[in-house]
Amino acid sequence: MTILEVRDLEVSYGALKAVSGMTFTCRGGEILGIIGPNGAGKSSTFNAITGRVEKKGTVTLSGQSLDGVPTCEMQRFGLKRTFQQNSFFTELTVLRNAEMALGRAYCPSLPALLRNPFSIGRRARVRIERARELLAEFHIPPEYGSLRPDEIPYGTQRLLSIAMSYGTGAKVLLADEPAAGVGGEDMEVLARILDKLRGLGVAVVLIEHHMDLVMQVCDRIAVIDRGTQIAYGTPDEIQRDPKVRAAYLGGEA
Ligand SMILES: Nc1ncnc2c1ncn2[C@@H]1O[C@H](COP(=O)(O)OP(=O)(O)OP(=O)(O)O)[C@@H](O)[C@H]1O
Repeated sequence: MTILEVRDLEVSYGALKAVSGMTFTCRGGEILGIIGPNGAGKSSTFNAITGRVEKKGTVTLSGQSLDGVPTCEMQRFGLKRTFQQNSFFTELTVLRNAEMALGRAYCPSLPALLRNPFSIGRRARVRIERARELLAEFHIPPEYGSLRPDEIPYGTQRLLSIAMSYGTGAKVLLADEPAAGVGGEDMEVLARILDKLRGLGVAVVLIEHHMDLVMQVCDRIAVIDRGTQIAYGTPDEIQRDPKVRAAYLGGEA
């Protein structure tokens, strides 16, 4: 079932048209790749979907328009996003960061607290347990839980970044270059995590420059060049498309 639908998306910065005519869908349990050369308009597409920049065109989530929904409210609709730069609570441990990612899900409401003040300790224990599970689900070793994010390897920081965005779950996850700076074994772990999210029915939209990862995990791919969508299809179709080859390698389409 289609969860995210983007139609005729357009983004301008003054006179510069950064994105024009982007149209794609992403179903639950599907990974859609968005690829294109530097400056092609990929992040602007994410920024437009999440309302961080003004746009023309329509974005719907499970058939419901996201027009007018403030960026900070998108999470409530199940739309989550990771960024190119890691963004953590740098003074908190990895485990506390994971707890923060759970938001209010395991915090007692005021009336519940007044009814039973002793429940606060139990709920805190449940929250810590869930935070530990979240780290484990994203292959973050338990021994990193007591360290600060900048004390763990960079590849694991990228996994933590996805775990924190995912938090209590997502309908749509927009992943902006999760593999940037990641290599070796961490890349395989990342591929497994993306696969797992697909298995959980999440609609994953992946911006990525690592073509091996894109071709390995994506079900379909949209290619954008100088703001315009030039191809849309399966990894096989995209690799054979002369317009895509020209955009990446130069020369005639
Ligand atoms: N806030 C902004 N103000 C003005 N121009 C911008 C702004 N953000 C992006 N641009 C321009 O819009 C175009 C698309 O940029 P965008 O960051 O969306 O591309 P990208 O495909 O994500 O690039 P990269 O792969 O390098 O991250 C570029 O020409 C960029 O310089």
